Amino acid sequence: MDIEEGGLTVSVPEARDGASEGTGGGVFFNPTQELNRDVTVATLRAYRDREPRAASYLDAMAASGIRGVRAAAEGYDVTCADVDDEAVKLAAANLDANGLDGEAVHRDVNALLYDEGPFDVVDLDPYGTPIPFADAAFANGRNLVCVTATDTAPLCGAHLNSGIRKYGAVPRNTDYHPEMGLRTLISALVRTAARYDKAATPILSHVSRHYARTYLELESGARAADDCLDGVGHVDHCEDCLWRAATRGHIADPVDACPECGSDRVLTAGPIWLGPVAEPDFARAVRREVTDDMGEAKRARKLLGTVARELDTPTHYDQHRLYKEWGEPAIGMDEFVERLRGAGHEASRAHYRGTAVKSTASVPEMREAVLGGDGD
Ligand SMILES: C[S@@+](CC[C@H](N)C(=O)[O-])C[C@H]1O[C@@H](n2cnc3c(N)ncnc32)[C@H](O)[C@@H]1O
Ligand SMILES: [Zn+2]
Repeated sequence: MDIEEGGLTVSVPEARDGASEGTGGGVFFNPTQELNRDVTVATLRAYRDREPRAASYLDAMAASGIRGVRAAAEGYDVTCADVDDEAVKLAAANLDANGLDGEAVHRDVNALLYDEGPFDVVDLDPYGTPIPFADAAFANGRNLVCVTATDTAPLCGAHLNSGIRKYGAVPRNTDYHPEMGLRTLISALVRTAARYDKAATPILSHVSRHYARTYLELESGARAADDCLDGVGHVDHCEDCLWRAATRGHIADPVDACPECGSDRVLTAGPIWLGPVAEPDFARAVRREVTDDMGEAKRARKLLGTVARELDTPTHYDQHRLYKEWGEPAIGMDEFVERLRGAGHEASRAHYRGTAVKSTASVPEMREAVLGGDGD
């Protein structure tokens, strides 16, 4: 069937939702990823102002080629790759039907990257984890590596052993699991890039229930890679009082007891990424590139606005979980953030979920700020 996306008409297989991805026959297409693709196009537009030499774009797992088609319509020199012959034919037909240049190739993308690279922009959009493609992407990417990961359970620590195996990190299942997943992913990607003496700095990232997405800008050089690795570290987290502390560095000192409440139920996650997950100015530039011909324009603008305004402390709090801890009914999120700010703390909403809040205040400081005398 034909669908319209971003002002283009693309032929795709019958729509299936994300739940069945990879299990059925035929070429993959997920209509619920339109927001992800709209943000990708806006990012490619904004990135051109930042790096005008970025010209080639590899849609590394093309399926219908919808990403490659949309990138080609932006003027990028596109290669669509897939190991599925039907997918390659469909991607080629979709480029052709839209009168766009670009090629579709039947290749394993790891081989393609080493044989035909470098590519200025490499976009990894696999089933599940991107890790089997990360080495080739960072070794043979020049400017920007865009990564989607849909294996959210391993990433956030819900499937701990799988997370440890895939990401060479110990993610922990906490009340900020979408952010744990994103920071586990970025940590693994940054450490992979460092193997090739490249810094991979996240300039935009976002997470939804089904996937994490991050855009990493590359800079070659051992010193740059070392500096980037400084953004990796550990988070200690108390399961009882929600105290947490982020510490940079490769080795975590064991925490026997929570310094706040004395509990021994302290989890340590890491190495995870503790640096910024986005550059606010770049997120704003991407937001400006969202256009009304995008099906998810409204959600994309809202998401990018929240990402741009988000305080970049390493973990967010879930406001409902805090109130449960305090035994009080929750108030509105905007009011909550305002009360924190009114008490002199930095605070913002966070894009991870509607009840996500970031603050420089500790849990007791937040309680004091929002409940005041009532909470004592
Ligand atoms: C999740 S789909 C891609 C969806 C597509 N990018 C979109 O936006 O609709 C993953 C695709 O990766 C392809 N694939 C899997 N392993 C690959 C490999 N090693 N090299 C290239 N493509 C691969 C699969 O055939 C499948 O079409
Ligand atoms: Zn505690």
